Amino acid sequence: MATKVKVQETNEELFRQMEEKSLKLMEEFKIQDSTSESRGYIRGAAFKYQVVPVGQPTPDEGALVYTTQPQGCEPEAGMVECILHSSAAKKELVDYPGYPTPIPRAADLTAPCPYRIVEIPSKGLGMVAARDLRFGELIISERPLLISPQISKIDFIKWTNTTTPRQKQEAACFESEKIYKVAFERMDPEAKETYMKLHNSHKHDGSGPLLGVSRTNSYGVFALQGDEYGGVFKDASRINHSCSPNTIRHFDRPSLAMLMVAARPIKEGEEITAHYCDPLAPYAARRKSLKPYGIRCDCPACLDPVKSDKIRYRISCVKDAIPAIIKWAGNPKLPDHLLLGPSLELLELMEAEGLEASKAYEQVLYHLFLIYSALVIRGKSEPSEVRIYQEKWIQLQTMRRRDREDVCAQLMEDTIRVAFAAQQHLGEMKMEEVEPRRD
Ligand SMILES: C[S@@+](CC[C@H](N)C(=O)[O-])C[C@H]1O[C@@H](n2cnc3c(N)ncnc32)[C@H](O)[C@@H]1O
Repeated sequence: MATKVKVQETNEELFRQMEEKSLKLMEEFKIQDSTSESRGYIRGAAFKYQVVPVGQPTPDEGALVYTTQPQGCEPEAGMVECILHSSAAKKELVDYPGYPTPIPRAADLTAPCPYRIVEIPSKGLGMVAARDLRFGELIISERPLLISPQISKIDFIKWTNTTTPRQKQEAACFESEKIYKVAFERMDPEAKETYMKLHNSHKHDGSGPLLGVSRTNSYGVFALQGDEYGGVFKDASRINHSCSPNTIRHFDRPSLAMLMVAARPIKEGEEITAHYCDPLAPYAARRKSLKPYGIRCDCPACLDPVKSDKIRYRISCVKDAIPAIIKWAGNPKLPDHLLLGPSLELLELMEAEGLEASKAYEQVLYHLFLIYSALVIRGKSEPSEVRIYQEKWIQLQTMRRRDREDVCAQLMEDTIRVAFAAQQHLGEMKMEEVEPRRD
């Protein structure tokens, strides 16, 4: 199958320069291609280069598209080089509701930058808090330097009968590097320099330097046409991993920016961390996922896996308890503390384990809000208790940028269901007061 590389650009001059650069690159690739058979595979075809004038539909579906985004919106905040699997993927990207918008910023624009990038012992560079940070405070909002597919589709490679798995891996890395090189050539000199300065933990597995940096520094950003994409960032990619991360991240599609907020209060000088793997997975699984990064994590959970695996397993089992809460709220025979005790204990456990960034934490907060709502109706709690959990849960929804109307609708629906059940309970209690049982 022929590999076609299409380019879409609005700036004609940039377009011309790019074409020139890329043609040079193609020449270089052709030279390298002559060695592909000795690498255990045959390229289906040489790169075919295609320039697609602005505004015209891209003729070939399924071919790679290189595009610089977001066009015409806050270029000073950084332009993103994108490698996309198809023109349909590009259409999905730019047709996103509201796209493109300026990057969301902290409310106080005069506040000093909340972070510093510094050397962290045995971790290379890392990010630390430049001042005390509040729960929910926006730490960074940044556009990536590059967005690329998480998995390359190298289906133009024809394997020979004798190709070994290792040769296949090498060939895939070699071809991917070429794909990255075209995007890299489109970056401005400053972005190129920044990209090449990022850490590369894939120097010895056959990855070329561009692919290596992408594999080391990419955060998942979105899916287009069912394919996952990752982004490499100047500052956000300096954040080191922790199995008890203190940030929550959200990729904001309209502005094409990664937003990271504090999942709990962070003290000045404390390291700002993110998760590279599922923090609720058992120690052995986390260790395996972190191996390609060259990380041997020494966080408290990894230092005492017997204890933390048990706790994390319990937290990973947290499920939607709303039906149980409604049942409890409507049953006068069930004690007040039946669901409250275990939920408070779980929340405490999550905070002690540093898992405030997990979805389970958000879920337990919501359960507590509903339980306290029912207890207020039962006359066993105060509205101020309800507000503590409600406000924190709403803040988490805002941090994850959930649609405000959806959040309100969910809140209303569940509160009404629980309140209705609790009122029924109250009615039954009152009836019992008026007509005491005879037994
Ligand atoms: C995305 S980069 C993070 C920034 C990197 N420390 C740097 O100097 O640019 C990922 C790399 O950082 C290092 N790293 C990240 N988290 C770590 C941790 N918890 N312990 C040790 N090294 C870590 C590993 O070398 C990993 O390959």
